[in-house]
Amino acid sequence: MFISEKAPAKINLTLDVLYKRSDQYHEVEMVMTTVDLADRLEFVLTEDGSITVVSENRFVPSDERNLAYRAAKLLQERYQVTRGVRIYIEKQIPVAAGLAGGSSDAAATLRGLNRLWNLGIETEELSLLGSEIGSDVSFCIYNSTAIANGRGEKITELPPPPTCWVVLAKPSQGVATPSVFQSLQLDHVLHPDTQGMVDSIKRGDYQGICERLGNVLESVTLPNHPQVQQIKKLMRHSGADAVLMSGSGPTVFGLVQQEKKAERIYNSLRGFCEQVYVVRMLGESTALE
Ligand SMILES: C[C@@](CO)(OP(=O)(O)O)[C@H](O)COP(=O)(O)OP(=O)(O)OC[C@H]1O[C@@H](n2ccc(N)nc2=O)[C@H](O)[C@@H]1O
Ligand SMILES: Nc1ncnc2c1ncn2[C@@H]1O[C@H](COP(=O)(O)OP(=O)(O)O)[C@@H](O)[C@H]1O
Repeated sequence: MFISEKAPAKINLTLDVLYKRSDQYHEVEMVMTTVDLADRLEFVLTEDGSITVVSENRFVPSDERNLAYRAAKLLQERYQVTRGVRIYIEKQIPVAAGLAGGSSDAAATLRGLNRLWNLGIETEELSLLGSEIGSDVSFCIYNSTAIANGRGEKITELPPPPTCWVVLAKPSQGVATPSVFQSLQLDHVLHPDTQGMVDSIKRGDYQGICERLGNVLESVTLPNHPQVQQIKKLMRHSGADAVLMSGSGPTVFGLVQQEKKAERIYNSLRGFCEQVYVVRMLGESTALE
């Protein structure tokens, strides 16, 4: 018996860091949404209790470091499950990109095994469990549009923003999230207008959304990765309505309403950057099916 799940990438429309906490985390406030670039996971039931992960992507670990493995192990232990699973990950989302690929795989595993192992766990509980794996996993359980608080695990869902095209460009170098948070100097950052973003989404105001994109982590990643800055510039010059780095980077996304413009941006970036994608903004989990 097997089932499958889609694990879409997220982008941060706003990412604000409020303060450094006394644990190893930062208090954040982020508006996040989902885009139509997704990994596909297949779950095959095993009766011997073993958990294995298979992926052909050389950047994805196949052992207990894999976030999908950790999700399966967590469920097994917490709910005393005696059955096991073989997990196949067909990777489409670039790794260490600021698009939450690993977190989305973990969330898809929680959703998938909830069905495969007949656990009957409510979505809110799955989201809480996800936060034990990583801060972004809670959002990825919903795959919608939401404001995330705390260290990212407190999710309040929002209506989907007006749909548009999203051009994603990832420079070859990856970025390690912990080191970005570590280097963040909060004294001089420009904080995004989170409330304005939420209001714009609620009004369905595409222009308002474009005007309010903002990410304080750019203040760390941009100076360390000049290519990110160059991609932002190129996207703007090629006609993107708004441009921002996602998460801790280094992926840059550009928003556009016209498909023709999206194609133009894609073509202007292809020679410059190996991984470029044109996808739709999904904004709600039902858009995944
Ligand atoms: C920055 C964001 C924005 O969406 O995305 P990515 O760039 O990773 O996609 C996330 O907050 C990343 O979430 P995630 O990748 O799950 O991070 P975690 O595994 O929980 O944390 C990795 C490390 O980042 C730092 N960290 C993370 C979240 C947070 N609110 N404060 C932090 O200081 C901590 O040092 C932590 O040990
Ligand atoms: N299923 C997975 N897919 C991708 N990366 C994973 C996975 N499991 C663990 N990882 C590890 O997590 C790290 C961060 O990957 P990813 O989630 O893609 O980045 P980000 O947090 O920037 O969005 C990678 O360096 C990778 O080794």
